[in-house]
Amino acid sequence: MTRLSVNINKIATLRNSRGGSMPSVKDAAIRCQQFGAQGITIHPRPDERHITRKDVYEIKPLITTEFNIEGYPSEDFLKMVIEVQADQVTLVPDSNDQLTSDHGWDTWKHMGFLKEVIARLQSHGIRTSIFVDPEEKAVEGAAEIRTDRIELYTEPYATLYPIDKNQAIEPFVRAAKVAENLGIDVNAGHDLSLENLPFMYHKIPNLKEVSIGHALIADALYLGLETTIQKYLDCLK
Ligand SMILES: CC(=O)[C@@H](O)[C@H](O)COP(=O)(O)O
Ligand SMILES: NCC(=O)COP(=O)(O)O
Repeated sequence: MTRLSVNINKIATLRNSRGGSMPSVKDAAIRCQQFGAQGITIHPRPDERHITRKDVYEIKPLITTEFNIEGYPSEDFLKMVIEVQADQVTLVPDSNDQLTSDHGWDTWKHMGFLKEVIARLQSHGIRTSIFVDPEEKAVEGAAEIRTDRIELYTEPYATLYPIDKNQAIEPFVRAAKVAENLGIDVNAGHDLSLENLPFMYHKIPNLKEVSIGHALIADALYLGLETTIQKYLDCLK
């Protein structure tokens, strides 16, 4: 079974654009789960461009599924995710000046740092995931780090999909197979959509979870959040 974790960053983007409390991020977390989401994902960035620290603490008690918190493992970030007891933490190598996440970790270059962070999170009972590009070496490094999962960065797949879906999926199928052989579970995310999700789901049988936000919230503007979540869940059957 592949779980759908809805990323609600963009609800916070809309809320922050007017400086008020509408649309409510808390309501979004509640309703997404009511509508069938099997997890809530957030990415509290240091500049609080969307999800704020306050959001993190306010969302936690509303989680009835799974809470996946993504971010760069600064000391502040680690203290926060341990304090709220996230179900899963996905480590992302983003710097503060990035528009969005656009690459995975060089797991060999950052081996010592990531080993320490992963062990610390696991000692608090948190499932760990490392954001990686679909490259065999990166996955092998993640296994050496002893993370529970990897998250495959899927923007390159989404970009190439409309041009050549078989070429687009190939590195991801290979990376997922390497992970399976090394005993690591596989998540995926970034720019997944109603268009490209079904093919990825059918080509990667060991896909544990997809975290989807940008395209899903955009679709919901026209289809409504409940219908949209149902449509994304239908892609995972
Ligand atoms: C890690 C990942 O690919 C996404 O969750 C990304 O973090 C989205 O961040 P923005 O919503 O700030 O674009
Ligand atoms: N980890 C990917 C995620 O949470 C959402 O990415 P996107 O769907 O907003 O591109």
